[in-house]
Amino acid sequence: MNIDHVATIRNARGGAHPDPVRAAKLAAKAGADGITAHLREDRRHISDNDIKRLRAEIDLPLNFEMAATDEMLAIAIAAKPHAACIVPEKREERTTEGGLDAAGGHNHLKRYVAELGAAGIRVSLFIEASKAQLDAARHLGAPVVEIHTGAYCEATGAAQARELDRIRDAVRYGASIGLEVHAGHGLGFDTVSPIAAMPEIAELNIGHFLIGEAVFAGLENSIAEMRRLMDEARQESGDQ
Ligand SMILES: CC(=O)[C@@H](O)[C@H](O)COP(=O)(O)O
Ligand SMILES: NCC(=O)COP(=O)(O)O
Repeated sequence: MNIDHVATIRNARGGAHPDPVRAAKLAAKAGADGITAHLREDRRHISDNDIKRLRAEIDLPLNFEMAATDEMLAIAIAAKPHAACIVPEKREERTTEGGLDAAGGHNHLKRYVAELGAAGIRVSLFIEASKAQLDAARHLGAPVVEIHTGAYCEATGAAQARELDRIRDAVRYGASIGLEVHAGHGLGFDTVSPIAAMPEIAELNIGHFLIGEAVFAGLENSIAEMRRLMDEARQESGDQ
């Protein structure tokens, strides 16, 4: 469960409510296996203090999403989350627009992957569903990749089916070269099942949809329903 957008709502008024750490505690009760938080360089949602509190108050593993900068590397090493996922970041973007260029940015990324790994933090790279990016991630020594599902979630009809095929091929290829494969971005009730059904995927990171749905159904119900859909899809794919 990604809790970023609880902080977006909090920050709209600048106070302390709603508290993303409280959401993380509820997520644990509702069936989430881990918490993801993206400390953006512009601090538009999650704050440095949220990260400190998540480490102090939450038992679930924390996946710390970060840009490849020295500032974020120092914060990650001090906070020692279970995992760090390196993501591309642009100040002017509304949300993460795509995957990292692990292939083109190889030399820049190398040090971050190595230093996070040396600090005992499991490193993942948030990348597009492409063989070249998967090969580059492996070459960089990242044990995990997270495949960007945003384009699949935004597409409809035949274009969405093509995006799904692209993701399926990448997931299989990633697993075949020894990477642990995760996926996320933009997933909702309508899009999660075909992704959750892919047996090679070890983790999904889902946030924005759940926070939005919580307005109507409550956070606990939203997370529980997402978990049910994921488990059902995985079970059905195992039955085939
Ligand atoms: C990397 C990614 O896909 C998402 O974490 C996302 O970080 C949520 O935060 P934003 O909506 O600010 O991009
Ligand atoms: N890395 C993706 C993530 O953590 C959640 O993305 P979203 O569901 O908020 O779009």
